[in-house]
Formats: sequence, C-alpha cells, structure tokens
Amino acid sequence: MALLVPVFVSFLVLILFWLFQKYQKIQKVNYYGSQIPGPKGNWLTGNLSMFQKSNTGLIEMFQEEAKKFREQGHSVMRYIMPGKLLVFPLTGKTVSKILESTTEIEKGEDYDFFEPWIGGGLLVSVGERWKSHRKLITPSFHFAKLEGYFDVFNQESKILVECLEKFSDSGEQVDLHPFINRCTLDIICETAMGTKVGAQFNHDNSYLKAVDGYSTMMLEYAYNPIMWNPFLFWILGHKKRQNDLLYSLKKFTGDIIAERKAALESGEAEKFTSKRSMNFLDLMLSMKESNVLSEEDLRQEVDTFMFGGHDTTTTSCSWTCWNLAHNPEVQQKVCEELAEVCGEDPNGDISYEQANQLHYLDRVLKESKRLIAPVALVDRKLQKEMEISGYIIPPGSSVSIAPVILHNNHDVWKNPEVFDPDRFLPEECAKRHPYDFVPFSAGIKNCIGQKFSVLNEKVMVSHLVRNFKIEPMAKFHETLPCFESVSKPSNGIPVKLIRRV
Ligand code: HEM
Repeated sequence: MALLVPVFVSFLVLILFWLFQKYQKIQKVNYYGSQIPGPKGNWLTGNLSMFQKSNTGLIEMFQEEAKKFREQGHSVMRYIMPGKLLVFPLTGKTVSKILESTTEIEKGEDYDFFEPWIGGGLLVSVGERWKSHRKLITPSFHFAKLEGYFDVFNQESKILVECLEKFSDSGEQVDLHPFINRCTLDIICETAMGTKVGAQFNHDNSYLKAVDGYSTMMLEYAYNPIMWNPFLFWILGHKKRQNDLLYSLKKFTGDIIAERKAALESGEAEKFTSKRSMNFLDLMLSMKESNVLSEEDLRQEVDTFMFGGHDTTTTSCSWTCWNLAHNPEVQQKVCEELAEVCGEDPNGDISYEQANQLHYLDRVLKESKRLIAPVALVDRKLQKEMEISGYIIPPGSSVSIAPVILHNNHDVWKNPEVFDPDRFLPEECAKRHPYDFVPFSAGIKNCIGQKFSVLNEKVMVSHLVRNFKIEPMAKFHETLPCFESVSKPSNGIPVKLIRRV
C-alpha cells in the first residue's frame, strides 16, 4: 500500500506533464493558425469536426472552402487540428514555394502509417538515402526502357477486353473499376517484377484486398486522433489489424522477389527478357550485385512501385472511362484518332510510336486527371519555419500540394466542373502557371512513374474504346471520388458496353 501512493503520484505527474505539453502545442498551433485565413474552430479541437464527414464529402468541402477564401482575395487557407496546422496553398503560384523547395521534402504525418510498409522506399524516404536511390532508379524509367513494356501493356489490355466481352454480349451493366484494377495489377507486377500474377483470372486476389484494407486504415488513422496514441492503437486492436495487412502485403512482393532472384541466378529469366525489356526488379537486382541496394531496400522500392503505380493508374483509368461514358462526342473523337493513327483493327497492338501520336487521347487523359485528381493531395511536414504569401508557417505544420484544390481554381479553369480536353491545347497551357496542373506533383519529388503510367493508360483506354462504346448507367455524380490515398470511385464505374463493329 505504501508503495502504491508514490507510483500513483508519479503516474499522475506524468499525465499532467503530457497534458501540459499538449496544451502548449495546441496554444502554439492556435496562435499561428489565427494569423492565416481559415474556417473558425473551437479552442481545443480546432476544425476537427469539419473532417468528421464521409470521405466523398471531404473533397467537396476542400473545394468549396478554397473557392470561398480565393473569392475573399486569399491565396492560402488553413485548418487547425488538435495540435496540428494544415496549410493549403490555393494557387499554382503560391504552391511553388513548397514544390520548389529542395529541403522541405518530408511527407506529412499521415505517411507515418506507411513507414512499416514502404518507409525506406522513394515515396516516403528523405535525405541522402532518397537522393541516391532516386538517382539509381531514374534510368529504369528512361524512354528506351518504357518502350520495352508495350508488349505487356497490350497483352494485358487485350485480356481486359476479353474479360468484358460477355457484358457487351448480354447487354448487362458492369462496374469497370474492379476489371481495370486487376488489369493494372497484372501490368505493374509484370513490368515491375517480371512476374505474371494472373489477377484478371483470379478475382479473389489477397494482395488487392490488403492494399485496399491498408489504404482505408490509413484514412481512419489520419482523422482519428485516438489512433495516434501508440498504446490506444495497440489496445483497441488496430495494431493487430495493421500487422495482418502488412504480412499479406510483404509476403506478396517478398515471394515474387525470391522467385525472380532464383530465375535470374539460374539464367532462366534471360531466356524470356531482352535487355531492352528488362523489368524494374531485374534492373535493381543487377544493381544489388554491385552491393548498391540491400534485400530490404529492394523490397521497399518494389513495394513502393506496387503501391505508387497500381491504385493510382487504376483510379485514373477508371475516371477516364467515366468521363468518356458521359461525353460521347469526346469518346467518338478518341475513336476517330485511334483509327487514323493505329488503323481499323480493334485487336492490333498499339506501338510506342503510335501512343506518342495520340495527342487528343493525351488531352483527354490530362483533363480527366484535372477534373478528378487520382491523388487528391500530398503533404509536406515542415522542418523549418516557412513564409508563404506573407504568412508565417511554423515547423511541424503540414503544407499540402492539393491537385483537388488547384485543378478546381475558378480563376484559372473556366467552368472547372465541365470536362473539356481542349483546355490542354498547347496555346491554352501556355496561359497557365505550370503548377496550376499537378496530378503527378512537381519539383524534385515528382512522380517518377508518370511517363510509364500515361503510356500504360493510353494502351488500356485505346483497347477499350476501339472495342466498346462505353455508356453510363448512372448520373455523373452518383459515383464520387473518395478522399483516400487515391480518389477511387465511391460507387464504381457502372456502364453498359456496346460492341463496336
Ligand atoms: C496516374 C498515375 C499516377 C499518379 C496520379 C501518381 C501521382 C504521384 C504523386 C502525386 C506523387 C507524390 C509526389 C510528391 O510527393 O510530391 C507520386 C510519387 C511517386 N510515384 Fe506516382 N503516380 C502515378 C503513377 C505511378 C507509377 C505507375 C509509378 C511506378 C511504376 C509511380 C511511382 C511513384 C514513386 C516511386 C513516387 C515517389 C517519387 C519520389 O518521391 O522520389 N507512380 N506519384
């Protein structure tokens, strides 16, 4: 009993100390936050209550708030979370400060959740590690290498068409999203790791489920302060859920790396791949032989490609199909361009040269990414104080590069809710700030896979549109972008496919 009293007092002192620290942090954030334009919040929880809505509602909220503050003449807005300041540059010009920084490249705290999975990979890493890995990996995305992936793009896109044929024959409604999802998974696995997983045939793919589960959990984590406490995270069972997902994710790539390594060592892999079409993993394995990348480095980079390249491309391609379904005249023009550049055979391969000549399709893909950005926003956690548009933002704040806000800027994009690929005619692009359109971000941390993904999408969309007329089976806003790590459609992409003859 005599021992219990000092234990209890020490415990109480610790709690009080912790509460005092939290109080000081909240005070500091409230002080800086009060100097920056933003919605009113209460002293303790700031604007937290505004974030307790459906994840489709969040995108709309960001766009409406941004519009309101821009109309009041501001080029920056902020939200206050308990002890956290979230700052949003509202224009291409103001976002340049963060995009052009070569030192402020650390991702926001939401990415802490990705640490156990891809913490050392390009997407999340910083400093010398990031710099040296980026330099090593960049040549894998060189034009000459990208051409080598066209066989895979074409083969898997043709399988996608085959999988969808039964729906055009029966006239049944189909949700395109899961079909596109499995096709891009097959493509990224084969191009990243040289392995066929056949997800288009095996619908119950555990990896797909784990990626989905991890993304959903990340969103819960971002807006649920209870999960930020490691003890509560563990006691409430979140840690177990996270570990189970991590096990599936790591096992999937780990098994593929082991298989590929064995194939390379036995010389079997060379029978199937020429130097020109070597996949990302083989390229990195050959670097590993010169002791550049460790086993764990390799897994994290491969997982980063799988994560960074799969869901993003799926989302982008799905929304492109939705936009084409709702804009038949645009779809018709895509079809005409395809016939002109690639010929009339709907089953012919699309070559690298042809893909580069599909200028109208290029504009369609861009406009689709403008209207619904596949990645709604990326954050930077400031290491040092930064001044943006005259406002002082303290270290520890999160500054967002938010395509979802920049692509909806009424001052730049006339009627931003309208789908109009001609916004990307060269003379129109010349009128805008380069950072008004940033679906792949920009600056030194920009997306390394952007050219790869655009070519991949061009081939997939070409095969779909050459074979089927895509018609919508719901109104445009009956499926909405979710505010998750990617903006997947809330109700899929419900369409009817009509065979083109
Ligand atoms: C439509 C498809 C895609 C979109 C919209 C997209 C978007 C993005 C964005 C917004 C970033 C963050 C940049 C930043 O923090 O400033 C990023 C980074 C990255 N993306 Fe993509 N991405 C796509 C496809 C791909 C593909 C296909 C790959 C790989 C095959 C890939 C690999 C990466 C990697 C490795 C990074 C981290 C780069 C670094 O920090 O050095 N992405 N991407």
